[in-house]
Amino acid sequence: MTERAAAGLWVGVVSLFPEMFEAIARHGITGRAVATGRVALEFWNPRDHATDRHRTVDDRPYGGGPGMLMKVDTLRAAIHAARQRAVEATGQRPRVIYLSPQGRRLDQRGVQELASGPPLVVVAGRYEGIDERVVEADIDEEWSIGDYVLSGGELPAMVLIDAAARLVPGVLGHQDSAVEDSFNAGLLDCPHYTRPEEIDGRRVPQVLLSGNHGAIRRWRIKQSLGRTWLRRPDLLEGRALSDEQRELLAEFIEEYAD
Ligand SMILES: COc1ccccc1CNc1ccc(C(N)=O)cn1
Repeated sequence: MTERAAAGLWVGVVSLFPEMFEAIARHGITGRAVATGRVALEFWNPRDHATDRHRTVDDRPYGGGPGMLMKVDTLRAAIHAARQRAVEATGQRPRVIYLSPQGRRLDQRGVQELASGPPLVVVAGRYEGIDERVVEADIDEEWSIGDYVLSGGELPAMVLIDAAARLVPGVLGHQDSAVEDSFNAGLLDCPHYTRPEEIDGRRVPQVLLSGNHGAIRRWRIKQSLGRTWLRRPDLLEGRALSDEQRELLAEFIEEYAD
């Protein structure tokens, strides 16, 4: 029985390939979030706003050069329709997001900002992108999932929506204590183990089999801190650690040096 919930996150998607979004809308945790209404996804395809016989959605770049851009009138019609629906569905004006390599780098803090704000309209570019005047007139924020170029903004949009959906209350069944999470947030995750107890002679760390939940908790925090220190020391820069965290990290470093 999937209970109906008020959408914790409303996302309008502007894309030429809406069927790509089945990857998040029909599967797993995000699929269930959509099925239960915790996350609402609606789609607008610029091609549906084409008025010519060939249903054109691309246009040639002024100044020449390789490739095409998204046609302005069909793209803007789709964005405006999505924006209007966002207000109707949520009573709030949406934040219009454009995914591009020129955008602000997305990290967990940015995901938290986007997930906790107004409804989103996410614009997935194709071809070589969109007219800069559309960015100025219709886009509120430009975001990038990393320094690489993809064939379209759909995969970046799905990355953003997936990460934001996980932060909607009720989406992750195993909502741990918020306090614990906030302390460990921003650190790398500890190692995880499941059956069997031995794989190719490699055993599960004994503490995890001990049933001593205090020791297990401390071991996991120590491993998270230690891994972060080893692999991403930048994440520890300028970060205040609790007394317990400082002790555990010192222990890890001590053992690592041995
Ligand atoms: C040539 O493609 C474009 C050119 C300009 C804008 C959008 C696109 C669509 N492609 C994208 C989109 C986002 C990202 C990212 N790093 O977030 C990577 N590629």
